[in-house]
Amino acid sequence: MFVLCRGLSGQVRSTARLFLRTYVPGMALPRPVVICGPSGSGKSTLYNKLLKEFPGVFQLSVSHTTRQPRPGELNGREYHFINRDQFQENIKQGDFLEWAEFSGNIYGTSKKALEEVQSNNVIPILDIDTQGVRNVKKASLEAVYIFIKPPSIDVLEKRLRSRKTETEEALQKRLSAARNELEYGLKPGNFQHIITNDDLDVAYEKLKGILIKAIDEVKNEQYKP
Ligand SMILES: Nc1ncnc2c1ncn2[C@@H]1O[C@H](COP(=O)(O)OP(=O)(O)OP(=O)(O)O)[C@@H](O)[C@H]1O
Repeated sequence: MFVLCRGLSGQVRSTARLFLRTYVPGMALPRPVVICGPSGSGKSTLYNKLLKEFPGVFQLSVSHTTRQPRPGELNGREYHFINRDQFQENIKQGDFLEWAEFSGNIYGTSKKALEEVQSNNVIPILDIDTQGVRNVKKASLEAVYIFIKPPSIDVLEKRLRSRKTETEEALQKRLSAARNELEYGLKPGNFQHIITNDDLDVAYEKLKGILIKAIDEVKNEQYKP
């Protein structure tokens, strides 16, 4: 069946692969990895290490948004930029796994964006907050759900301050949101895995350990002729 896919255009090939991996017994699409945790807990630090160590195995899922692109942002790289009418139409059609409105703009994860990544035999990473997690769970997304926990609120505050990306007001908002995120994240049953990000290398090894089987599966599939 693999021979049949050879020589086809990328689009047809990935559609064929999607078909094969969806319908052939024993073959499954790579499961998305949902990474959640309070702002400053170290989510992006951890998944950037994965992206670097395993090129071609993971891809950060690109969200859709109605906000205007900022200088330097590219459509399809940071976000898929679409207008509000189109977004609302897509929501009606059930195209979004999750969506939310922040400061007058809509943000969301489209099912198609995720499936395209999976059909290329790549594991999508979703960096979403607990509200997003609640929504993707409602949509019955079969994913690996991982919560990243800071060692304490004090350490979280120190890390956010030393990152120097927030105004004092934004920092206070993030810290107060962090308490709610932690309450949901640490509640038994909400996440399959909880990683305390104290020592970065230890936390990363734990993350890798959780995903190593999925990484091997993707790599094995990539090496097939
Ligand atoms: N284990 C660690 N030890 C010390 N510093 C860390 C550790 N993990 C992350 N950091 C630092 O803490 C800061 C916050 O990490 P990061 O930006 O990865 O958090 P985040 O969860 O992705 O935040 P946001 O949701 O706001 O994007 C960064 O400056 C990062 O370098």
